[in-house]
Amino acid sequence: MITMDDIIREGNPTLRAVAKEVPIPPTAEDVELGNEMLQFLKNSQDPVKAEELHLRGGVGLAAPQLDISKRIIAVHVPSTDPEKPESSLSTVMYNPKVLSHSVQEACLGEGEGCLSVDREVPGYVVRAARITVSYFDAEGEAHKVRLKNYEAIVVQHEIDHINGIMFYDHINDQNPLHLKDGVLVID
Ligand SMILES: CNC(=O)c1cccc(C)c1Nc1nc(N2CCN(c3ccccc3Cl)CC2)nc(N2CSC[C@H]2C(=O)NC)n1
Ligand code: NI
Repeated sequence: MITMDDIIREGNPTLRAVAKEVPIPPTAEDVELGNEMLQFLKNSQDPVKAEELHLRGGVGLAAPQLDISKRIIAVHVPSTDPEKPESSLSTVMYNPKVLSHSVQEACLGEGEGCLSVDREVPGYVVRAARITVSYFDAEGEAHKVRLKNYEAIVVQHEIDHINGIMFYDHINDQNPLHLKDGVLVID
């Protein structure tokens, strides 16, 4: 079971490496890894388990954060819409790729956090508001999905990890809280 002890922190060079594509269909080992990553996110969002296991809450995790330089990400975004099911996006993506993105940009109004960053880094992380992502699932099936708003932000943050990019690389050094016109602020 993955805990915070398995998550590497800033300074570990694996976070700055470009991760390798994985064979498709994924090996049993990579399927197991993906399932453990998804379970970690679910545990991190469960008040009882998070407390018990001392987990920081997360909605996304990338294999490089486990010191495994492979192009595998997991996302488990809870539904914000009471009518919709328990999660709006819950999946493991193998070799994810942003095929296209909107000109429109967006950012989280409260900035971004990362399980590999043990400090608050204030500032807007401006990303594409909508993206089209291709990926393979655990069975090796190809998928192409359009994501927007929070889900799009999370998947871009995790795909950044497999390219050695950290969220604060996007923050405007001169004025972290500067927002160009037209950038959608997501709360
Ligand atoms: C500096 N200000 C901030 O961090 C920040 C501050 C306020 C609000 C937001 C919204 C912020 N930003 C931010 N909050 C999150 N969570 C909110 C809490 N939540 C969670 C926690 C516990 C149980 C269940 C859940 Cl659901 C888990 C997710 N997650 C991300 N990111 C950036 S994209 C990948 C994603 C990630 O999983 N990071 C670990 N950013
Ligand atoms: Ni992160």
